[in-house]
Amino acid sequence: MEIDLIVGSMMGAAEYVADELEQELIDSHQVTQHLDADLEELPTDGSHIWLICTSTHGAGDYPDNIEPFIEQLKAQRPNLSRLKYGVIALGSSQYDTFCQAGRNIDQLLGELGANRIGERLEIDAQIQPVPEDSAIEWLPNWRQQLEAQ
Ligand SMILES: Cc1cc2nc3c(=O)[nH]c(=O)nc-3n(C[C@H](O)[C@H](O)[C@H](O)COP(=O)(O)O)c2cc1C
Repeated sequence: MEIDLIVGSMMGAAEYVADELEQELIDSHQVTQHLDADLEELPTDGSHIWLICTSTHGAGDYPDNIEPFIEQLKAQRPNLSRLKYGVIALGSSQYDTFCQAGRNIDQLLGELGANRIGERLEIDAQIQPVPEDSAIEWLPNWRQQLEAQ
């Protein structure tokens, strides 16, 4: 299976999580990481799985590098009914808008008809100083659900 790892990161934590996920997944999947995701380059026909890995910045905002992709989704509103995806959201519970970017993209993809595999992972920097540990712990179950499809 081909997995597009779509990353939203301001200061590198989500990017580091994505690097670790890629290392875990490459033994059985073809993984491509996208730091500047472009909807035009991402198949939405179900041949690729999207794994979103994004932090939240500002007051519940998307990181700058993923914002253009979000705008493309909102403007073009593609039919994503054949797409399967997962979401890993990084944030901090010191903000009222905890993990809002991850929650928002999850909702947006759902509205566009995409099918989420497994539960969304929310990583709280207040509790988990090493976010990649949470992601690596979450991954086997997600992977199992993906591979059972
Ligand atoms: C200026 C600033 C604003 C932030 N705003 C939020 C927020 O609204 N909600 C949230 O859950 N986390 C927020 N965070 C926490 C980050 O999402 C968290 O530290 C994350 O691990 C950063 O990942 P990154 O290095 O990939 O950007 C904020 C952090 C900073 C520095």
